[in-house]
Amino acid sequence: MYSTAFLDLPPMQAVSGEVHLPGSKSISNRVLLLAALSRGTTTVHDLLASDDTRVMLDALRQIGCVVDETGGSTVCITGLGGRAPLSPAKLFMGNAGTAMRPLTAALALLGGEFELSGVPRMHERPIGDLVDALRQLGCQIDYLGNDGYPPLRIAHAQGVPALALSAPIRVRGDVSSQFLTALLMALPLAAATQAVVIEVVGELISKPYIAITLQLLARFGIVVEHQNWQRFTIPAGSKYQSPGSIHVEADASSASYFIALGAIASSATGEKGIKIQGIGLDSIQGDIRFVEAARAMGAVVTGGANWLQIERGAWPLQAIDLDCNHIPDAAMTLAVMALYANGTTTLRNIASWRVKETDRIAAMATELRKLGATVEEGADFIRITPPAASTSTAGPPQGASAPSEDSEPRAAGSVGAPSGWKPASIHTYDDHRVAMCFSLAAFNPAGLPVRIEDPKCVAKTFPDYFEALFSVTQTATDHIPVICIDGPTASGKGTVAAAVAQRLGYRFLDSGAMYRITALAALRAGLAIDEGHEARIAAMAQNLPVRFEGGKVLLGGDDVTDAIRTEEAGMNASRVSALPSVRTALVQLQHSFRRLPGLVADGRDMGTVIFPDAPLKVYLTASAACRAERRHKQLISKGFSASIEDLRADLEARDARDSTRSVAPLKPAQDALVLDNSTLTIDEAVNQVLAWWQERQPFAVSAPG
Ligand SMILES: O=C(O)C1=C[C@@H](OP(=O)(O)O)[C@@H](O)[C@H](O)C1
Ligand SMILES: C=C(OP(=O)(O)O)C(=O)O
Repeated sequence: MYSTAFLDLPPMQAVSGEVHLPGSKSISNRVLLLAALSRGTTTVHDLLASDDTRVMLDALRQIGCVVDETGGSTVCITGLGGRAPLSPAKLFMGNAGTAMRPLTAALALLGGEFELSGVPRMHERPIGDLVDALRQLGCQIDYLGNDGYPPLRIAHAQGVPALALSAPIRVRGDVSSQFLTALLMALPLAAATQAVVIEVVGELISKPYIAITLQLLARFGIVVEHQNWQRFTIPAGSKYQSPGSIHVEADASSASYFIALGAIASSATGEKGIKIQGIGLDSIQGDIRFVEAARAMGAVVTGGANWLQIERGAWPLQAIDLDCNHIPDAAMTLAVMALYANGTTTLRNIASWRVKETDRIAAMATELRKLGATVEEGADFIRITPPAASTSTAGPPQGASAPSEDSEPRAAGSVGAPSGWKPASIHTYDDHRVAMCFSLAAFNPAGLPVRIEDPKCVAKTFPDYFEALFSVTQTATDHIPVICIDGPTASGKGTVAAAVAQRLGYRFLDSGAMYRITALAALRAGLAIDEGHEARIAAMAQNLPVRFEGGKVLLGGDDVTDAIRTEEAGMNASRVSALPSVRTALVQLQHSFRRLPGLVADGRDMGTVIFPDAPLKVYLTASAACRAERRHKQLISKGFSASIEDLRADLEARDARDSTRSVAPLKPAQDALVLDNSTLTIDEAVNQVLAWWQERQPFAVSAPG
C-alpha cells in the first residue's frame, strides 16, 4: 500500500496481463456476520483484507467470537450459535457501512450493551431509518451525538426487550439499502417461532445489494421470500446454519477500475487487453452489471465462470445516459470513463452518492472539473462533458511534461483534443473510490501526470490497488520519472535518496550497493577483484538477483545489508566499479529499476551516465571534514572503532580515485542542482530535494479539503 501524502501517476498508455482482485467487501462482511451468528466454525476462503473487514473482524472478536486469521486469506470464525455476546463493548466501525448497519441490528437483537462509533464521516452517514425500524420493534437505542447518526448506544444490558413482531416491520429504503440488509440479516434471530415480515417504505435503492443479502442468507440456511422487493418474509423456524466453508468472489466494484482500464488503454503489443481473475459474468454481485455499461461505452468484455477479459473496442468511448441506481459504487468509474467519451455522459438516480464516504456527486464534479471537464450536477445526477480543445485556455504550466512534437505517441487515443486536459492534483476526500477511479485519468491524451492525494484511502476496500494497477499498465520509459542523487562517499545521498523515494512512493535504487553486492558476490565466488577476472565478474553482475526492500538489501534469498556496509566492502566496491565491463553489465540491471510509478536512484553516475534524461538531478555533497565526522559517528554507533583522521584520509583518497577514473568519473551532471548539506539535517536535505521536484511538477497545490 502507498502511505505517502500523494502519489503521482505518470502518463500511462497500455495495458496487458492479468490481475487477481481482492475479495468482495459486501460478501466478506455479510459472511463474517452470518458466520458469527451461526453455530460452529465457518471457514471463509479469499476473505477481503481491508479496513472495512478489519473493523468487522475486530468487533466479532470483541463480542466473543473466535476468529482465527492464521491462514492468510482463509479465516475461520466460530460463531456465537445462541450464546450471548460479550458485553458491554465499545465497537469501532471505521467508515464501514456494511459493518455499522448490520452489526447495529444484530447486536440489538442479541442483547447486551454496546456503543458503536466510527470515523468522523461515519458520524455524518445516516442510520436513522434503521434505528427507527428497530425502535418500532421495541429496541432501546440512543444516539450519542446527533439524532439519526452514529455514534449510538444499544441499551439492552437487561436482555432483549419483548419484540413487537406481529405487525410488519417498516423500514425506509430510499436512503440506503443497508438498513434493509441489516434487518434481513438480524431478524432471523427473532424468527424461531414466528415468521417476521419487513415492509419497505418508499422506493428501494441499490436493489442488487439486497439480492446479495438474500443469496448469502440462503447459504446460511435462511430462505427469505419477497414480493417485488417491497415485502420480505423471514420464515418461522429460521436458524442460521453454517455452510462449513464458503468462498468469497473477487469484488465487482474493484473490478470496475480494471474493466474501465481495458476499455481505455490500448493493448500492449501482441496482447489482448487485460484479464481479471476471481470474478466472472455469473457473479452474485450487482456491480457485475457495470460490464453492461462499459460495453455500452465501447469495451469488449468476455468472461467465464471466474474471469473477465477486457479489450478496447469503440474509441473514443461512446457517451451514455444511464440510470445507475443499481450500480451506485461502480458508477463512479463511469464518471471518469466519461472523460474519454465522444460527447456528454449523464449518470442518473445516484442521490445516495451524497451520503457515502463523502458527498460523491460534489467530489466527482469538483475533481473532474480540475481535469478540464465541464460538469453539471444535480441532487441526484451528474453530467460530464470531456475536456475539449475549445475549452482549453492554457496548456500545462511551465515545467509540465507536455508532449513534445517529436515524442512518441503519448495518448491513450485521440480523444477530443489533448489541450483541453489540465494537470490536476486530485483530492480524494478519504474516499477509496475517488482515489481509484481518478487513477484512470492518467491515460489522458495530453500525456499529463495525475496526482492522487492521500492514496492510502484505498485501504477501505483495496489496499494494494495501485500496486495492482502498476502491474498491468505500461508506459514509455521516458514517462517514468527518475530523480538522481549523486555525490561523493558519506555525503548522505543514500539516506536522502531512500527518504525521498519513501516520501514519493517511488522505487529506490542504491547503485552504490550494486557495486558492493557485485564485489561481495565475486569474492564469495572466489573471484579476486582485478582485471584478470573482469569478464567473469561482469557475466555474474548481469544477472545479479538484487532487491532493495524496506531498507534491506537482498541478494537472492540472502540479507546482505550489513555485509556490504563495512569499510572493506566499500573499498572493494570502488575497485569493482573501476572495471569497465562490470559497469556495462550493471547498466541494464540499473535501467530495469525504472518502473512505475517512478525511481529515486542514488550513486555516483546516475545523472551523468545511467539516467541522463532524468528530470531532476541532484549532486549532494558535504565538506570532507563533515563527511568524515558523519562516517565516524555511524561506525561508532555500530560498535566499530575508527579515527576521524584516518576516515578523512580514506575518503579523500576515494574521492580522488572516483573522480579521476576513466569511465564515468564522479562529477555533477551539467544540469544537476548542487546541494551542500554540511549544515543541513537529513530532513532539511530531503525537503530541499522534494521542493525542487515539486517545482518541476505541473500540479497546482490544492487547498486542503
Ligand atoms: O450492502 C452493501 O454491501 C452495500 C450497499 C450499497 O450502499 P447503499 O445501499 O447505501 O447504496 C453500496 O454503496 C455499498 O458500498 C455496499
Ligand atoms: C459506499 C461504500 O461503502 P459502505 O459499505 O461503507 O457503505 C463504498 O464502498 O463505496
